[in-house]
Amino acid sequence: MPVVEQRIALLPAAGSGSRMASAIPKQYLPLAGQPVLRHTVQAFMIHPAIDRIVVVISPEDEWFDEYDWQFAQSKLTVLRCGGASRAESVRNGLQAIAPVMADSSWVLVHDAARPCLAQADLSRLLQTLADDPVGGILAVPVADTLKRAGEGQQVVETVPRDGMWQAQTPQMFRHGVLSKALSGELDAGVTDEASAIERLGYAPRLVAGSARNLKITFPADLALAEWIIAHPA
Ligand SMILES: Nc1ccn([C@@H]2O[C@H](COP(=O)(O)OP(=O)(O)OP(=O)(O)O)[C@@H](O)[C@H]2O)c(=O)n1
Ligand SMILES: C[C@](O)(CO)[C@H](O)COP(=O)(O)O
Repeated sequence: MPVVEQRIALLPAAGSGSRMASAIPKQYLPLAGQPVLRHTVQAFMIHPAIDRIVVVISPEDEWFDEYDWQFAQSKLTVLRCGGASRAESVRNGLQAIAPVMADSSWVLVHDAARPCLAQADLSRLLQTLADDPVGGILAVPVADTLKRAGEGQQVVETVPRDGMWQAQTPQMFRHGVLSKALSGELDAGVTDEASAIERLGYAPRLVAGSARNLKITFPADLALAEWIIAHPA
C-alpha cells in the first residue's frame, strides 16, 4: 500500500473507566441512545478533512463487536492493541499504522471518552495548525481559581491561573515526531501527547476549544454529555 500524507484520527478506546465505576467501560455506555464511542467516531466520520479513523481497543474488549459500525466502514479501522496506559495505547496504534503513514501525516489523537467534539472546534484545530511546524491541541483557559492540596487536603498554595489552560483532545501532531516523542519512557508524567512532544523541546500550540468538549470521566459527566448532545451549539 502506498505511503501517503493523510489526516488520521486515532481514538484511544482501551480504557477500563475505573472512575466511572460502571459494569462496562464508559466508552460503551449509552449516550442519547448510542454508545459513547459511536458519537466520537461520528464526529470524525462526518468531517471532510479526516481521511481515516483508527480506534484502538483492548485485546480483551468484548463490547465493540456488539455494535453496528457500518456507518463508518469507509474510514474506520479497529486495532486490538490497547496497552496498560493511554499513552501505551496511542503508541501501539501509531506503530501499527506506521507502515502506511508518511512521517508528515497529521495524527489527531482524540479520547474516545470525549463524544461531544463540535465540528467547529475540529475545523478550527485543523485550520489553525495546517502549516504549523509542530502541531498543537484543543484547550480551554482555566476559569476557576486553582488550589494545590497538601497531604491533609488542606490548601498549600493558590496556583496563579494567568496563562493556565486545560488540555483537551484532539491533540494534533505529525506522525513521525509523535512516534518519536512516544518512543521514550511513558512514565506517569505523559498524560497527553503534548507532554511527550514538549519533552523533545517543542512548544505545541494551544487552540481555543469549548467546555462542551468534556471528557466523560465520572458518572455525573454522562448527564452533562446528554444535555450537550441534546443542545447542539
Ligand atoms: N490503557 C488505556 C487507558 C485509557 N485509554 C483511553 O484514553 C481515554 C482517556 O482516558 P481516561 O478518561 O483516563 O479513561 P480510562 O482510563 O478508561 O478511565 P479511568 O482512568 O477512570 O480508569 C479514554 O478514551 C480511554 O478509553 C486507552 O485507550 N487505554
Ligand atoms: C489527554 C487528556 O484528555 C488531556 O486533558 C487527559 O490527559 C487524559 O487524562 P486521563 O486520566 O487519561 O483521562
